[in-house]
Amino acid sequence: MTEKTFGPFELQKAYSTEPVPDDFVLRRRISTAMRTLSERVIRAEVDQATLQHWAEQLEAVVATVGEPERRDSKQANRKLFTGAATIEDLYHMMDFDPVSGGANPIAPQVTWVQEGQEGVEGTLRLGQQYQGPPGRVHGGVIAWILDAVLSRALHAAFRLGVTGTLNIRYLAGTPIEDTITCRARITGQEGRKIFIEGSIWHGDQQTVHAEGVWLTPKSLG
Ligand SMILES: CCCCCCCCCCCCCCCC(=O)SCCNC(=O)CCNC(=O)[C@H](O)C(C)(C)COP(=O)(O)OP(=O)(O)OC[C@H]1O[C@@H](n2cnc3c(N)ncnc32)[C@H](O)[C@@H]1OP(=O)(O)O
Repeated sequence: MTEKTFGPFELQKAYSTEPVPDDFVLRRRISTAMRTLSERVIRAEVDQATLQHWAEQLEAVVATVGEPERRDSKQANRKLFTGAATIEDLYHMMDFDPVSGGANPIAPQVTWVQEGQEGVEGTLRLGQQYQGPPGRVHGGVIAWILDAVLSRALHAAFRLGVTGTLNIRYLAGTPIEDTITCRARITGQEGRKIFIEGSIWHGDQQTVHAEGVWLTPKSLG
């Protein structure tokens, strides 16, 4: 049987509906364990002997992993644009995303509840490791997440571009350790410039407003 292949417009649908490849099931398990660990060790009140034990165990895992070769991610990208990407290629493109990729241990994991031409909405919960002021999310982390959320609105509308400018207005503190909602939508376009706005909400309270300009590459615009 020939393997199914995908082009750019099938990317997001296939990524959310096709079965997760076996190696990514394992990569996701590793990432989940690493994320859980980083949240649990932050400010853990334990004695010196316990810290010493954890340090040694973790250093042993790092030594076991060593420095493995990496797959070139440009290859999957090229295959996507010729309609020849396999589901494994799609996972290599999407699942290491630093904000919502299941196989990336630093990704806070946004759960997308809506993705379409009219905009995107996702929920997430940020732990102690993302704290800035006590009890609140670090402002740089907010910028990081919103860059990804506004980019997702671009991709959900089947457009491509890189962030040119991202302006953020912090309206109120965004709490850690509670569910927050992120939204974004395209508001306009002038030639290669695409205007996108986004927000973060805690319940009914908007805590952040963002707006930015994304630039479609000259080769595609
Ligand atoms: C189909 C679905 C597929 C999905 C597929 C998914 C794949 C999964 C990948 C996930 C990916 C995630 C991605 C996350 C989002 C990043 O993190 S992107 C990374 C961060 N951004 C960058 O690295 C961008 C770095 N900057 C650049 O490369 C270049 O400066 C730019 C932004 C491309 C602009 O360069 P340029 O195209 O040469 O621009 P230029 O011709 O000088 O100007 C064109 C116009 O844009 C304006 N402009 C230029 N620069 C800027 C700027 N920075 N700000 C505002 N306006 C600007 C100019 O004033 C000009 O305006 P007009 O005079 O026409 O009115």
